[in-house]
Amino acid sequence: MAVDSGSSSDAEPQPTRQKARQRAQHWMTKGGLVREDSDDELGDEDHPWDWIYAIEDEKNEETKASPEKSSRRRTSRVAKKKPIGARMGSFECRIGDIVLLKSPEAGKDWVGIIVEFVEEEDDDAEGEMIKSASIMWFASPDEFLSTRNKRRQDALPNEQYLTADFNTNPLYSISGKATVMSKDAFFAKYPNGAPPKGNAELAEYNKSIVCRRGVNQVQGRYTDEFVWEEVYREDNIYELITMVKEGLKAARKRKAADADFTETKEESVAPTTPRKKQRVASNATPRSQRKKALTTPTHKRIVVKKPLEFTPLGTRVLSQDHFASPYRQARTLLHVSTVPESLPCRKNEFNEVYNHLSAAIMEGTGACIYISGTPGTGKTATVREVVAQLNAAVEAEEMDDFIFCEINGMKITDPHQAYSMLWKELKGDRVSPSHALDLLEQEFSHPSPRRVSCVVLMDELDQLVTKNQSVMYNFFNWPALRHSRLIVLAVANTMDLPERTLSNKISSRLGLTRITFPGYKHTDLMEIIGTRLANVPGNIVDPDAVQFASRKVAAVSGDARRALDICRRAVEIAEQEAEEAAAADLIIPEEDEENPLQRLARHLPVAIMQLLLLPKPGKAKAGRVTISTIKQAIQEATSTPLQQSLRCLPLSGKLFLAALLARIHRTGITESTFGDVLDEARRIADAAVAVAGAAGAGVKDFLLGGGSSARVRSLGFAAMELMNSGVLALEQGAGSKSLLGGSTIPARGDRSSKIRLRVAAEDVRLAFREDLEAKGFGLGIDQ
Ligand SMILES: Nc1ncnc2c1ncn2[C@@H]1O[C@H](COP(=O)(O)OP(=O)(O)OP(=O)(O)O)[C@@H](O)[C@H]1O
Repeated sequence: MAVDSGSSSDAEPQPTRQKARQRAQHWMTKGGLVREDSDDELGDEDHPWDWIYAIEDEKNEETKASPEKSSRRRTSRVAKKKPIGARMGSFECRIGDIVLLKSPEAGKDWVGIIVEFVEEEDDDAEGEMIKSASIMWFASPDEFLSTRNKRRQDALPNEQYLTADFNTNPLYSISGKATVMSKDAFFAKYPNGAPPKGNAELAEYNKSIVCRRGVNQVQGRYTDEFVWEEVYREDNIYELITMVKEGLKAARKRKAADADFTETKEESVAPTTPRKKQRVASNATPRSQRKKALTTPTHKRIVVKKPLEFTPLGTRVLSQDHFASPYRQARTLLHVSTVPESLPCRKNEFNEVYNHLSAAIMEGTGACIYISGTPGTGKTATVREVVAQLNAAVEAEEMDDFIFCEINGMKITDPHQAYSMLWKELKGDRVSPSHALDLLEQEFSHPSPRRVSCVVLMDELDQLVTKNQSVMYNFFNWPALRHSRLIVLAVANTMDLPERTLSNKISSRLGLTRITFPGYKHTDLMEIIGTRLANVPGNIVDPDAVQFASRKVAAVSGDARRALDICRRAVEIAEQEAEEAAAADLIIPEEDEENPLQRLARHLPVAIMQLLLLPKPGKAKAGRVTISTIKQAIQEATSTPLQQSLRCLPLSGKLFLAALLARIHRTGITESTFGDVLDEARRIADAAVAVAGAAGAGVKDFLLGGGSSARVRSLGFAAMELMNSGVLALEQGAGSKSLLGGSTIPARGDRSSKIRLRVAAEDVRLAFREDLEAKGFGLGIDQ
């Protein structure tokens, strides 16, 4: 075939070989072909890449077919011509060639087949086009990122599997050519597969790979064996692609059939979350959503990374509590830390999040979903359930594998730690936040042959707001990068946090998908509580009481957490009443000492007595949750003298306590230092400004204005007041000097003073939940 080198490229900016090598270092991750001669075949000379076209052939054919029209046709063909190869100096590669591409690890190269040549916009230089090739990848057995233990145990020396994964890479990443052969051909050339002696022979051996199967590495599925020389034709690469795709499809069907056979016709179970019939709006409901075995999938899960800590709803097994007293069961089920069996009233939100996530994972694209809603509207619960269901679909091999990373703004002391956490999940390495940021930048801005999607849940996003918003910006920006496969689920209380903190211009460019969780209506809350209590025996909660609590909460906030708390407290009150009633019933007169039933009753645990006594028909309502029990619970929750006095604190006192609560929540330790609380207070005030805009700025000026010494003094005074009134215990650090009214104020250099609460953290939280000012200080008080 006659060929024609394109020369249009000469004018275009081309990366130099040296620069190309440096840039290639950034790209890819691990694995590949180990080559002791890491030098590439292209030499050190800087030559531009030129396209090779098959124009002469076309010309000849056209002339033969219709000589008179050939000139006009040629013009239009030339305009649309597609390169069939590329040349750099004396090195040439064509469509169908098997090439090596540089990986960051010295001496290791990736192997792929050139499928097409294209020009793509340069990631490193906006607006510039760069000559690139679409590559169909081979995968070596040690590269199976998230399905490592699905890899075959029968791998041969130099064996790689052909994937049906493609992506586009700049030509300057190409470093040479490889040879692929069948098992027999390889062993005929290299007896026993052993490396030969002699440098040149060894270099050739290192560039020779055995390929006898295709693989879908994220699902750990393989095609049947094939003979490379029979299936590979460089001039018909599409046949090979079809063969691999069909082979993988057949493997999938085979696995599904095997699974159905071994499942011994387990009963199919309706989807459990949200409990109602159909979970996904589309007709193509994933199989795992239609049919689910009654086991937690975690025992089957094959994970290299940390296993997910939650199990899909409805697959959880009954705990010990199932056999406890009805009160204890009710208390446990109503506790906010209990993962409910289903999430009523969140069907639409569940579907929306599920569909976005599953589409992004299956298409290998990035996505950024911004989920907002006031506290207690089920945002976190819904997202976790979606991830658990997706995980179940991965188990059932209906979904490509993905990595999951949860970052909670409340649980990290410095927002920049988010970078280290993400890198740790992606690669398993612990690195400093600044190093992690560099690595993530490189990772997401360059193609990697076999990147697995990563879903990041950024909960309590408000807490990650930093001064220059860089953390939030980066996490919102990376999903938009072509190669990132990063799916960010950002969860926050306010709808417009991105606009407020990143400016309208940037946030609209980011193209977030927004999902808003509305507050629950009273009927929703009734359903949520009713569903949780559905299996509790003894009918201990009046439906009227549930309705009353639901109405009360819906009127103020629509917060399921609050409704659950109130009902749980009401159950506690009813339980005390039941115990008192049981004790009264069990006062056994002296003369009846010998009554065997009464003797037995005296030795029974109170819980069993409650069980026996509760459903007594016609008995007074002692021990049942009624409207008046709910009223009592609400009253108690909000109006103890302590809570009333906490609500009367000056703003600086409330900020100080909110900061201390946030520290306690974050660290899990009840004690903190003055310095840490101070830093937390500053962050809370910054976040309040971001969230509340101008109104928040007033708060900030009032509290934190006047320089850092004034700030320390204002919060120092607040701490002292709290200590005097018995709310705080403050243990002076070494550097303190100032004394005022007998109490010590932590001085500027005295950040080490230890501080702890002398009242229950829950009391402070409850008091502040009802307080408009303190509510603005964020999520620490909502937990
Ligand atoms: N639809 C629901 N069904 C059952 N329980 C629910 C539902 N919605 C919320 N809950 C429960 O309410 C509590 C709060 O829910 P969740 O933490 O998901 O709210 P959130 O919107 O993330 O709140 P925050 O913004 O404060 O983090 C949890 O205990 C959760 O299990």
